[in-house]
Amino acid sequence: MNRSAQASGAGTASAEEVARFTAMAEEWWDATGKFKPLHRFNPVRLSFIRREMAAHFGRDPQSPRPFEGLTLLDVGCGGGLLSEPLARMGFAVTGIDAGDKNIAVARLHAEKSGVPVDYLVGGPEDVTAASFDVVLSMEVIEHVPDPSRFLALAAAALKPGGVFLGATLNRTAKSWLMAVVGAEYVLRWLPKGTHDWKKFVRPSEFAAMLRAAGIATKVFRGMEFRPLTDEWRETMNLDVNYMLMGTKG
Ligand SMILES: C[S@@+](CC[C@H](N)C(=O)[O-])C[C@H]1O[C@@H](n2cnc3c(N)ncnc32)[C@H](O)[C@@H]1O
Ligand SMILES: [Mg+2]
Repeated sequence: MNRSAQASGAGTASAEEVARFTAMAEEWWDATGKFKPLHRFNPVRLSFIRREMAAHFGRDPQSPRPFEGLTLLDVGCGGGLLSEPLARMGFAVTGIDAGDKNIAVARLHAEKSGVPVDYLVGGPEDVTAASFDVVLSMEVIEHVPDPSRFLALAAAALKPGGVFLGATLNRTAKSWLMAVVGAEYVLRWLPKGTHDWKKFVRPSEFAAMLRAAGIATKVFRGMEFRPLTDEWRETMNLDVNYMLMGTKG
């Protein structure tokens, strides 16, 4: 990490967007608070990551710590909802976030949980090039001013042959209805104004930005809320929430 760059603030972040998250920082680990949707779909994200990473790196997905010996950078880690469980799976995790309060909460929680995660304030522009086996950035690019630049810098942190894992919201009529109107105004899962539909990213756009950064996208999977059973599931439908996995050539 370049420590002087951290002090000047992350050049890839929007101050307004980061302030939105730091204002709710105390609630990161409250499963019924403002980050409830992240908590609710976390098991789906984690099983996707475990499965795809075990397949890619030839590890046993059933083993308790399948990813021992691999380094992972979580870009825009927030309170560490992914960083911590991934460290428990054996990854040596570095979590970075542009919000200092988010990092403070993440650090405190990891200490209390006894999970080793290296947390630092910053963005992908602060990371040493070619230093990670896996770079993960979930639910972040729809909150950055220049996603192409953000992804190019995140991709640069990967070693050759490394894996990029991402997640965001698709830009469809259905995502406007479900993720903006439904989640913010009807169900009130998220504070109003959390998401700007225009900043949602189509899977083809995400893949094109990654391709320009030297990453070939291999897997796309959707995440879908099932109201009848009140749970999130992995699906092939990418209309609203989706995740992807790609490798650096
Ligand atoms: C919706 S939260 C997602 C948190 C976490 N990735 C998760 O899925 O649980 C978005 C986070 O990205 C951070 N962020 C936004 N732009 C960033 C940037 N350019 N560099 C680092 N962090 C950023 C925000 O501060 C916020 O904590
Ligand atoms: Mg979001």
